[in-house]
Parts: sequence; C-alpha cells; structure tokens
Amino acid sequence: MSIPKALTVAGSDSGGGAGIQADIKTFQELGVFGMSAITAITVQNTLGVQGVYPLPAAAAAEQMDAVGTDLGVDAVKTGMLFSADIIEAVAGRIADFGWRNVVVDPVMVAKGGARLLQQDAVDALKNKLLPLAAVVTPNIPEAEVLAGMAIRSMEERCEAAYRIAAYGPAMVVIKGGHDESSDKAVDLTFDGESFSTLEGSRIDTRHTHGTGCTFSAAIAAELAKGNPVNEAVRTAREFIQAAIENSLGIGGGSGPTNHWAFRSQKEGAAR
Ligand SMILES: Nc1ncnc2c1ncn2[C@@H]1O[C@H](COP(=O)(O)OP(=O)(O)OP(=O)(O)O)[C@@H](O)[C@H]1O
Ligand SMILES: Cc1ncc(CO)c(N)n1
Repeated sequence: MSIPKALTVAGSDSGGGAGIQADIKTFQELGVFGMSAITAITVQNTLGVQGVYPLPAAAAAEQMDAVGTDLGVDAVKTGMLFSADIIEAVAGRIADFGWRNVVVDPVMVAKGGARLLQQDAVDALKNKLLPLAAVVTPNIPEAEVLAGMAIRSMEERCEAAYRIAAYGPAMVVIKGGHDESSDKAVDLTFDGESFSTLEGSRIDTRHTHGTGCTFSAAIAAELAKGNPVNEAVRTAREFIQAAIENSLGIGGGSGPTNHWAFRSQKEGAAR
C-alpha cells in the first residue's frame, strides 16, 4: 500500500491551534502522513502572539531536502514564511524537487494583528511562490494585498481572484471568513476560467484560531491522496466547517477549532 505523505512548511504555534501543529493534526485526521519544515517559532496562545523567532532560510531549505530526498512528498503546503529570504529558499526547493501539489496559504497577519510576514516579503510571495502553486488560499485582507485593491463586494472579490491568478497559481480560493455581512461563510474559487462558491453556515463563535491553516492543510492532504483539486477544496470546506461547529472552547481568547470533528462525524454516519 502506498502511504500518502504531505509536508507543511510553516511556523510553529505553541498553542497548537494554528501553524505546523494544525497542519499535522489535519493531515493525520485525513489519513495522510504529515512532515514539517519549520520556518519560525511563535510564542502564541489563544490570547495572541507574544513572540516571533524566525529560523535562518537555510533551516527551512535543509528540512525540505531531508524530507524530499528520503521520504518523498505527495503534496506540500506553505503557511507562515516570514521573510523574503525564506520564501526564496522554499520556492527554490519546490521548483528543484518539481513538486506539483503545492498549496500556498499566504499567511500575513495573525488574527490578533501580529505580523507573520515582513512587509517587504510580499513581492517574493507574489513572484517566486505563486507561480508554483496549484492552489492559493488568501483570506480577504491577504487577497487585497496580493491583488492591490480593496474588496468590498463579491464582484470585487472576483476581480481580485482574477488578478491573483495572473501570478500563475492554477486555482485561487479567496476565503470568506472575514466577510461578516452574511449569515453564510462563502469561499470564492477561480480556476482561470470559471468562478464558483463554496458555502457553509456562519458559526457565531470567537474560536476560529487557525481556520485558514487547517483549511489549506486539508486541501494539501486531499491532493496528497490523489484527489482532484475541486474535490480537495470541497472536502477541506467540510472539514473546517465541522472543526468550527465543534470548537473546543479552550483557552481564554480565540480558541482552536476541533481537528477531530470531521472524522468523528464520518464515523458516526457510518455506524
Ligand atoms: N465563523 C465561521 N463560520 C463558518 N466558517 C467559517 C467561519 N470563519 C471562517 N470560516 C471558514 O474557515 C475557512 C478559513 O477562513 P478565514 O477567512 O477565517 O481564514 P484565515 O483568516 O486565513 O484564518 P487564520 O488566519 O485564523 O488562519 C474558510 O473556509 C471560511 O469560510
Ligand atoms: C504559526 C502561525 N501560522 C499561521 C497563523 C495564522 O492563523 C498563526 N496564527 N500562527
């Protein structure tokens, strides 16, 4: 039996709800062997980010080499990359290994406002990493930065997706978690030809820490299993909906989602 394997290239969240920790949990829940290349250590809990300790770019590149030359990588996702140097090293390795199932979550700012990407790294993200992406998953503020425009409506979201697609990713997903104007959470997808939406009911909760990390990790896990990109995004949407609906209510602030809820629901339905 061939074992699907996914690699996350991202930052560590000591609180366990976002970053590397969310990614590995998500891979495991979806039946995929998880591996990591850590780019930065964050000091973080549900109350916010108290510290950021980036690693040298070589550390990310060498971890990717170690994993890529030995275990093999069926899909890779990137999260917090912090600097232009790290982005260039990571993009270089993805290109050298020829990895195709690449999910780029263009993490810029944590929900509490702490910067997880230096301002001068945005050009490297757009020009070095996006051309290698099968899927890029900005939230609305990240899409505004990548597209260089304000997003106040679904029409503007479509225009932003069109502009982001011009950097080369095969699919753009602009997530709707930040658009509180509707009782639905609506994610927009654009594959270079057509637009589509994925919807879930909007859950009234503050426990949404790491939703973006979890969503993109679920896409990568599904791609690692060989599923087509449309299906991968649909499953990821169901995974994050279950995780938010059944959030754990731990910590004093914006708590983590429930990474095992999707599997529990499936197992319950099968019984
Ligand atoms: N309150 C909510 N109810 C239902 N779905 C939500 C809610 N908030 C976010 N989502 C979904 O979660 C996924 C992540 O979206 P979001 O816009 O929150 O990402 P993000 O801001 O990058 O997250 P983070 O920065 O915490 O990692 C999307 O599929 C979105 O629709
Ligand atoms: C390490 C890390 N990556 C990404 C995010 C965005 O949710 C976060 N809060 N922390």
